[in-house]
Amino acid sequence: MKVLVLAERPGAAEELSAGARAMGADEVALVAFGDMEMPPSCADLIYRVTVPEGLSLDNATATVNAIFDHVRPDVVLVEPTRHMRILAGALAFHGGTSAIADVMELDGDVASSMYYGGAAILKRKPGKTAIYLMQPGAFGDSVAASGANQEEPFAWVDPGATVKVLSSEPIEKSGVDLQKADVVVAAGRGFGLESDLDMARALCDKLEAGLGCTRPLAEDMKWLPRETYIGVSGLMLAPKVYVAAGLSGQMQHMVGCDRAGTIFAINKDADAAVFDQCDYGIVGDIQTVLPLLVNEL
Ligand SMILES: Cc1cc2nc3c(=O)[nH]c(=O)nc-3n(C[C@H](O)[C@H](O)[C@H](O)COP(=O)(O)OP(=O)(O)OC[C@H]3O[C@@H](n4cnc5c(N)ncnc54)[C@H](O)[C@@H]3O)c2cc1C
Repeated sequence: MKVLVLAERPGAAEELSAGARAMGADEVALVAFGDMEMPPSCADLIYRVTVPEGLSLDNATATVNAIFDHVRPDVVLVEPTRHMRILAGALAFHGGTSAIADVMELDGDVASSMYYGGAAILKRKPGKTAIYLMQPGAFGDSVAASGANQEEPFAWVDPGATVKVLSSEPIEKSGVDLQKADVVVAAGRGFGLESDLDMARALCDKLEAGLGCTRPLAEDMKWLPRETYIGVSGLMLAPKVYVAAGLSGQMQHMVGCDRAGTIFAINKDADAAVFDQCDYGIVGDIQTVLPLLVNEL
């Protein structure tokens, strides 16, 4: 079986290539954009694509379609970033098939995804060629990525109509990249004041963790950036350690962290749902527990 991997981040490329091996792939080809550095022994073949100056990555549709025609994969695994979603959609059209999004699990070729905000599981089978947009951590880590990383440049194919980048401004990112963090501290509505988040930040400093949150803290209170909330409509993470502090453990949040290695929960309500889903729980007020933890660490 041949698998083609489309990813923007080296970590995701490695995870999807390992997933391809776990699916039984005997050939894994990967598309690398720009000067993206690939982890060693990641895939058999790497097709390097240079996006012309001033063009957006979204314009790589025709190039990715050409790589697809060249490789003729049985399965395409895609990191679900905004750019990759566009490329996957165009590729599905080109290949006369469909792209299956939000895949949490693959059982053979049947893809499971969350439905109705997590109230149901949707199971879908692919069309002619399988194109799956995989959630992070969907493959677990049972198999390692492998391959000689044999690299070949692939010529840019003009997509016709182009999306031009007129200007760009870096977003000021504060703190740790949550997708890459080994440890994540997530704050919920138990943090009554914005200034209470300093307690979570102090814990993050001790644990070298990234600070995330539940949706209300980002969407309603706007205390933390929108891109830091975790859950079905936010980030799906699989860190080694997840500290859920002052959050109730609603399913819409927990699906974003239930692949964490170890989950710790702190909540003053002993009946909070989060205690059914954590490995270790502390029943207590964050106002007391967090400073104590920070002092002890
Ligand atoms: C379609 C849909 C999609 C959604 N997607 C997401 C999503 O992606 N991510 C997400 O997070 N939510 C999402 N939600 C919202 C989700 O359903 C919950 O409402 C939300 O996760 C609850 O956030 P919370 O746990 O911070 O708040 P609450 O549910 O209000 O929980 C606060 C918790 O803090 C505890 N607490 C209070 N004070 C203290 C204290 N001093 N010390 C310790 N504990 C304390 C309380 O006991 C309580 O358990 C979605 C909802 C819908 C309908």
